[in-house]
Amino acid sequence: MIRDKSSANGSADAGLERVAIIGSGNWGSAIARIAASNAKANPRQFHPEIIMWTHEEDFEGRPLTEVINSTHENPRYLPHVNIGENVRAEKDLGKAVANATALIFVTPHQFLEATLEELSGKIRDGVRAVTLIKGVKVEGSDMTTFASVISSRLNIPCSALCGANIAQEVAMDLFSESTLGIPTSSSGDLESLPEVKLWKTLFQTPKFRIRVVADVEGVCLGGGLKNIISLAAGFIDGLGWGANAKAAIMRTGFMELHDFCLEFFPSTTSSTFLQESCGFGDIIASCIGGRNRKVAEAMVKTGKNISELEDTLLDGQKLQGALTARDIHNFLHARRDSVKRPGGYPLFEAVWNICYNNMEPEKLIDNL
Ligand SMILES: NC(=O)C1=CN([C@@H]2O[C@H](COP(=O)(O)OP(=O)(O)OC[C@H]3O[C@@H](n4cnc5c(N)ncnc54)[C@H](O)[C@@H]3O)[C@@H](O)[C@H]2O)C=CC1
Ligand SMILES: O=C(CO)COP(=O)(O)O
Repeated sequence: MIRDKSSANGSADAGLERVAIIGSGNWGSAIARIAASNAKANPRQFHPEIIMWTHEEDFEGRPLTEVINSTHENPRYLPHVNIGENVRAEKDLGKAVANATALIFVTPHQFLEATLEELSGKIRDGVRAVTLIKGVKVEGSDMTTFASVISSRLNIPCSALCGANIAQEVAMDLFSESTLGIPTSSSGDLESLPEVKLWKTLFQTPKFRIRVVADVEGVCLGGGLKNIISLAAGFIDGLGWGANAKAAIMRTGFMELHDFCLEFFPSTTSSTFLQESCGFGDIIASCIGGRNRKVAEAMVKTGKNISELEDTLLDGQKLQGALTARDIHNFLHARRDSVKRPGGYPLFEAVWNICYNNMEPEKLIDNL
């Protein structure tokens, strides 16, 4: 970590939270819009400028950062939405975080590791983080949530915000709920915790409502694993098997997600998945309107593979579900002699088989 050299004591900015968003994709840009509006509305708590680290690329002959900073839109990943004049796109990660006291992680999960590597030694003391990333990290028979990865790599506390939050809808101010998971052992009033006050002030709006739980691992896992179920729902749509079949997949998928988390992450609580937006809510939203669903449907209808469709259908946005299905398969394989759930996790395994092993989508239901 480095010491704060910038906020000279006595300056008007001293003591204000300074926010940096690590990621500028579809969700990153939508959440930047909310954070920018809330920071501006709370000048005694937040510095008005929100810095959004942007992986630089060309957009119609100009650097994307320059386009975002001159138009206040991100036409590449969230077109036609004004994200706020107080959002500044910054291509240099070190500069983006140099003064930050609050870090929001929202890159596609495949880029997190390299980003953390680059961040090492560049953040201030006392910084707090929240992750909005959906996925998990698997190494052999070990699995880690991204809140834990960020927390241990940077040695800072990390919360998680996940829910039924399709970015385009949130960006249009359509009503949504989300779940904030806080790393605390407190069983008291969560709302009074400084972490909760920080993140709720930054993210909550009348149309984007946040409930808080003390189960940060559960929030990460609900958001991460539901992408496998969305792929399964997309296969059902591609096959044209109708609403009953899709409901069966959502129910079965929910049970696998729930049992998997309780089996391998005993700190998670059933109520996080049953009652909160990051659990059953996100499964429903993603199985109806998510990108994983869309790509899986096209996979069945066109016979093309996931990466081809990611390129053609998502225009640079990234799919998380197939990589997560592979991670979960590898984890279950490594733990094959000790899985306790009777019958294992057949829906998760079938999705992996369809994505990576040429299994016919019709076989999705064979082992359920
Ligand atoms: N889009 C959505 O509706 C929601 C997404 N999420 C989660 O948020 C996370 C981020 O998703 P989105 O913002 O939608 O991203 P996205 O799917 O729009 O991906 C594009 C982003 O990836 C970046 N990127 C491309 N190559 C890169 C590289 N080599 N290094 C670093 N960054 C690179 C691009 O600059 C861009 O910011 C994911 O884990 C996703 O599951 C969560 C809730 C809703
Ligand atoms: O996580 C999401 C909504 O909560 C978005 O899911 P997709 O990545 O499948 O679009």
